[in-house]
Amino acid sequence: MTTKDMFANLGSIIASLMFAWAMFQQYFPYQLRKNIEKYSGRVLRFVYPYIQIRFNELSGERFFSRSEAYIAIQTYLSTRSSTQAKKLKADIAKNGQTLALSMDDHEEVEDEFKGIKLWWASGKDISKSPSYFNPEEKRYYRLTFHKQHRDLILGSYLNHVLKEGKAIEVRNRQRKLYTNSASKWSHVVLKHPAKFQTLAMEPEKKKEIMDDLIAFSKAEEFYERVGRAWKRGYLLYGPPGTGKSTMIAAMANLLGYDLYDLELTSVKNNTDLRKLLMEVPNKSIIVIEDIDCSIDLTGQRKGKKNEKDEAEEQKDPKQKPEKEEKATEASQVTLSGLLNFIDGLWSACGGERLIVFTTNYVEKLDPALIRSGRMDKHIELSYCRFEAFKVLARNYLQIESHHLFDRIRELLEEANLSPADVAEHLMPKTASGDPTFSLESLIKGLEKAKEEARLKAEEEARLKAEEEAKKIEQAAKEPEKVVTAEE
Ligand SMILES: Nc1ncnc2c1ncn2[C@@H]1O[C@H](COP(=O)(O)OP(=O)(O)OP(=O)(O)O)[C@@H](O)[C@H]1O
Ligand SMILES: [Mg+2]
Repeated sequence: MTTKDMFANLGSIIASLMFAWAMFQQYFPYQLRKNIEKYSGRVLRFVYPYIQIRFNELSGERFFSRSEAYIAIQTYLSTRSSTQAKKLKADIAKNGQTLALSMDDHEEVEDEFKGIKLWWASGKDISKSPSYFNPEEKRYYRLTFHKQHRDLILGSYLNHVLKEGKAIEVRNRQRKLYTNSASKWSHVVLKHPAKFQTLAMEPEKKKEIMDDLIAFSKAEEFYERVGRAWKRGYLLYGPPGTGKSTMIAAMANLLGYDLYDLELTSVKNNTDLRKLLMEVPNKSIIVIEDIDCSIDLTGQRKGKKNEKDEAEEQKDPKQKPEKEEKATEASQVTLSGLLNFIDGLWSACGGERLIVFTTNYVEKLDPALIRSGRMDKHIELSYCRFEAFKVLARNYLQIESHHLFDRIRELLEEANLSPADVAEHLMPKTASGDPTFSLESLIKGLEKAKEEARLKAEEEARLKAEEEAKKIEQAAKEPEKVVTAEE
């Protein structure tokens, strides 16, 4: 039998069935028809071994909003759809930069979970009398699976789909950078290109930090089990230009979190601080840069404005009372307010938040602020050594080796140059982009830094020797003093 004949036969079978159905509807009394439909449905359900679940796109009584579950399923299915479905729909993704693909109506894709096969189908109902409250098209996804897997699918699988869908959404969305003025956050789109791959530091240290961050982002169950708030504190310290701020941007890009850059010097008091911190949602990094300049050891705020006021007070003592009032008013954000928040309130509301402090002077910080539990990980970012230099050379000059590398390795051990300074030397120096010029410029920079360090050490040694000499001189005079006293 040819394919054509087969289709002809199929056509006549369908025509006969339709005719039989029309006769059935016309000649059988309504009640009898209903009973036949009901019992045939039961028989079919008994024989049919699959369960189906339908997820409508529009939720709520009046179909005002898109269902969260539908959106999460759509995102979850997007990768499977793009490889399996024959008809796809494309739209601009939420990040405004890439195309998001989903399966078109009446398509089916297969999924697998713990060795079990299941099927997702997309469909749409067309309303015969559409209105504002009753849209013409109502889309849905239908999940079909064997009834013997009911518990697993209704329990773990659906949870997995919703979680994974939401996680993909977070990964695809645009990162945002929030900053506060007084007690309000405002944001811009975060487009910082920093990545851990391009961060110059020893590879083992970098890997350790990345592993720590990824482990944190996946540790919801662990934190719940041990009864701890799902938060983690990092303290980044080191001289200027060693990559503290760059690392924070790399953290946000790695985890897909938003950044909340908290400027403590513009927060009026602890109440405003609490309000600001309460508004920070999950999957965020709160950043407090230069913590040593924002709060001093007594817990009093020490803003730049206050220092300026102090200088003005000295010039004009009459102004002092008014200025003092202002200063007390402005000094109400305290270390204890901040610590209380990190320890207490946060534990009670939500999770998956990182708090990152940066400082140039770790030794100045209050031990209460950096004790573990608050700052779980202390990361030192330091001067550029050879391993870090190799990353910069790869990024900036696209070279893995060069005959000048040996000289640079020696100098990097002897001179302290920050990665920011090294990067400055590695910027292209000629139109041809010959790396030799950049490397020679770096060698000169390193030699200069080495010479400066030598002169500084000499000067320090001279001052120290002078001080020692003074002490000896004084000690020599002391017995005379004793004799004079006795006299
Ligand atoms: N470790 C690094 N890897 C790659 N680039 C770096 C690194 N450190 C610094 N840079 C470069 O130097 C610039 C300044 O670095 P960054 O602002 O991160 O330093 P910082 O440690 O935050 O300094 P500060 O203490 O002054 O805030 C960055 O834009 C980056 O290009
Ligand atoms: Mg910085």
